[in-house]
Amino acid sequence: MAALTTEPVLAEMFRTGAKLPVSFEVFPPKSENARASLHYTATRLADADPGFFSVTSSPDGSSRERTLAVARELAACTETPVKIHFTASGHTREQIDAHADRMWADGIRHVLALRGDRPADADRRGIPQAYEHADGLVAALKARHDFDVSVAAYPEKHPEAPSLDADIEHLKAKFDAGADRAICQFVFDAESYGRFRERAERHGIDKPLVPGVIVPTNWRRIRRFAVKAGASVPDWLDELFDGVEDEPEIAQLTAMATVQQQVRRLIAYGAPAIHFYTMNTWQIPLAAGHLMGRHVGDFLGKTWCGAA
Ligand SMILES: NC(=O)C1=CN([C@@H]2O[C@H](COP(=O)(O)OP(=O)(O)OC[C@H]3O[C@@H](n4cnc5c(N)ncnc54)[C@H](O)[C@@H]3O)[C@@H](O)[C@H]2O)C=CC1
Ligand SMILES: Nc1nc(=O)c2c([nH]1)NC[C@@H]1CN(c3ccc(C(=O)N[C@@H](CCC(=O)O)C(=O)O)cc3)CN21
Repeated sequence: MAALTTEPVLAEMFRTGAKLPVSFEVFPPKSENARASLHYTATRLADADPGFFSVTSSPDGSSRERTLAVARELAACTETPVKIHFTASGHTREQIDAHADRMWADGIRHVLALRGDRPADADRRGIPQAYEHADGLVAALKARHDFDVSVAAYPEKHPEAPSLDADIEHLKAKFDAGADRAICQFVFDAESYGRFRERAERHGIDKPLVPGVIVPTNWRRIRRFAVKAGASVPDWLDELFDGVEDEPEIAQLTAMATVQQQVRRLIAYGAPAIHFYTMNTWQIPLAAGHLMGRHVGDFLGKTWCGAA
């Protein structure tokens, strides 16, 4: 008979997880309602005492102002440091320097430096690309101000890279340019993160490689995104979510169970921290933070910035 572990895993994770930093990624909301709800989300998530919030940008750089506005709001709401996702795409070198000055003046100290993606008609539309790859952007930001710079890493290889080893060498170039840590593309199989960490170490990378955990609030949507982003989707996840679309509560509890298992396995594979792609929700990422020994519960009695 196949046996499940008899270990009290939750108790152990509550103890070991408490030593690891967590961070939460959000995207700029598309409506006023979504904006108010993000303020509430951030106030709740701040309860887990995250190292930072990060605010995404569109791959072509066109959401820069919205990203910055959201970052300012979250910083004002929560007193948690905010990390800006910033792309080389959509900017000239002069614009990058000027924008770096502005971020620095605004008190932003954390940047995720990305190449971004050029739209197919970028040349025709005259969309600039300050640096061909993210390493150039890292060097430019570091030369301008003493930012804490993160970069993206791909445990299952970036879709454009010829091989995983070539991709890891490109990651190394980003560290050589001054990056402080990498935040990994989400994976659904923690083992691929573990293997990636070992392989990166063999390439001489000694900086933190923080795994990303995506909250599958809407499995079909997340699945579509994963396929596009080059993350493999195990059959067992399709099986777990099969048929729960019409059962929202069961879908959420199932999502929680998958996140919980993923966090536990990533910690077992040596994760130095956990970065949650929250999809602008708070229940599952906050519960996951709680299960990492965060003793969440300070929210009651707190005013949130949207509740003026
Ligand atoms: N918005 C977000 O939160 C996130 C977005 N992304 C997206 O992923 C895309 C890629 O961005 P990055 O990973 O920053 O790009 P990158 O420049 O680090 O890598 C992109 C591709 O170019 C290759 N490459 C990198 N440096 C190279 C070099 N010096 N010489 C030759 N080849 C090199 C890599 O192997 C990879 O295939 C962007 O579209 C970004 O928007 C990825 C993670 C998070
Ligand atoms: N290549 C890549 N680009 C990214 O922007 C990105 C990553 N990877 N990895 C980590 C996070 C995860 N991000 C995500 C994840 C899912 C959706 C998503 O569900 N998109 C929907 C549309 C959402 C909407 O516009 O409301 C989709 O169907 O693609 C978006 C950004 C942003 N980040």
